[in-house]
Amino acid sequence: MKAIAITGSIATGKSTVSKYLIQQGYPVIDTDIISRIVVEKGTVGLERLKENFGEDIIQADGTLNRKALSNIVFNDAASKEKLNQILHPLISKESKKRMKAYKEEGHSLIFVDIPLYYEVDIDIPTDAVWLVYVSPDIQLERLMKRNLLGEEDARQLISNQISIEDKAKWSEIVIDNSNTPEETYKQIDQLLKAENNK
Ligand SMILES: CC(C)(COP(=O)(O)OP(=O)(O)OC[C@H]1O[C@@H](n2cnc3c(N)ncnc32)[C@H](O)[C@@H]1O)[C@@H](O)C(=O)NCCC(=O)NCCS
Ligand SMILES: Nc1ncnc2c1ncn2[C@@H]1O[C@H](COP(=O)(O)OP(=O)(O)OP(=O)(O)O)[C@@H](O)[C@H]1O
Repeated sequence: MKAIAITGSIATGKSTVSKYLIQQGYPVIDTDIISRIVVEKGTVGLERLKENFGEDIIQADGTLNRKALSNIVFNDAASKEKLNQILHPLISKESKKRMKAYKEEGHSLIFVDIPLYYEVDIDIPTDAVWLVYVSPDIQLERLMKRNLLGEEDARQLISNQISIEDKAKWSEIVIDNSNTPEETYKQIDQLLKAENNK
């Protein structure tokens, strides 16, 4: 079984590509969803976060206060390191479990949506990377439109991640999502065809 990582940067179109792959019948594992499941109420993950970052990161209903945690970890390198130490093994374990299940079901090609593939060092074994690219101008425009943000706030979110231009330089396979979705789907069809002929 071959596993391909789908990555990009904020609002470049990873979900758009993933949805199309699912429509075409391919399994797509979403690590962003998994990163939320491993800290749901009652999990070991949430308990470990509480032990390390205090009761203030838990809301009255017992769920994680993401804003409170993000204020701690994105303002202090050691705290961010601690967060990664706690969550990454849990995200890795669940991702590998799902990959194994798809393999056992007989799938020969699966995808793993890993938004921070280039930013974080997490153990999720993939065989190739498809980068979902748009130009920085289009990224800014789509992010402002989707999240109803002003330019400054949108630029701030984009600057938290490695630039899409750098990621494109590092990736062998780049899907250009700057044009219509149909143009993007055509590129994916070609890539799938190439994979299935290997
Ligand atoms: C700290 C958390 C709870 C804050 O949640 P919140 O909903 O406020 O923000 P969100 O998840 O959308 O992240 C905001 C931005 O922060 C950056 N970011 C998030 N996690 C990380 C990280 N571990 N390292 C570096 N940057 C990160 C990204 O640029 C992201 O777009 C959340 O980011 C989290 O659980 N992070 C750790 C999980 C993780 O490492 N995921 C990535 C690997 S699969
Ligand atoms: N080819 C396209 N043409 C026009 N709009 C698009 C196209 N692809 C995506 N969009 C829009 O751009 C926005 C970002 O796309 P999408 O949500 O797929 O990105 P993402 O990389 O998954 O984002 P995030 O990292 O924030 O989850 C969405 O509002 C989406 O509808």
